[in-house]
Amino acid sequence: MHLCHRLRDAAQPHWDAAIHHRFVDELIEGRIDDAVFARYLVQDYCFCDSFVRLMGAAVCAADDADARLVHARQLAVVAGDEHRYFLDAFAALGVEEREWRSPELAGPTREFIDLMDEACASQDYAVILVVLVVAEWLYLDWASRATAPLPPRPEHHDWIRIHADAEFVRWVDFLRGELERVGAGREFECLSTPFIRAARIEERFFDMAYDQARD
Ligand SMILES: Cc1ncc(CN)c(N)n1
Repeated sequence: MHLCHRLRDAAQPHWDAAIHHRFVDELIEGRIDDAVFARYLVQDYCFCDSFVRLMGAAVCAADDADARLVHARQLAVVAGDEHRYFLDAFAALGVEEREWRSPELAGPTREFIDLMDEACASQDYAVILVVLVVAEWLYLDWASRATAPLPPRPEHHDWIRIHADAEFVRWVDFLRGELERVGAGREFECLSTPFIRAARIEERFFDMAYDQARD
């Protein structure tokens, strides 16, 4: 079995719990509560700052010049169109700048940032890839559950599309290919430990959206 599939199996039940989360069901059906979605996006905006650093760490740590360019191009997407998505969604949901600029971090956000910071500090390309693979493959998995027609509101359908379009599929394929390549000679446990940790946090990240949602 491929390394990535062995890792995903090791991360059960968290992986499936995340992709079949109530949050995903409600988003795909366009019936997610605005306060729940806003809370999630405010926390995810904080996640994205560290995610950009993690992608930068991949640019530094990649052992191959062509792979480095792929990471750099995707970093530009997250820093560009995806960043714009957040600003537009905050405006649509009526989230004021003071609310999204520096909110109190929820537990799962803090844990994810800590995990990404550790991966950055390791400068270990395989470990950096593990965290990127979970963050992106798991999002591709849940977003691929959506079937046409997507929900009508732009803040809903754009968040699904960003994580399910052909470009994103290619990006996730690339990440998994890289992990297969550089992870092949590594001890399974040194990859599965951060992989499982990340999948567990992803599940809790969706749970968190329902805690103390704005009213
Ligand atoms: C928590 C989380 N995980 C993953 C992704 C997809 N980049 C995200 N936006 N937020």
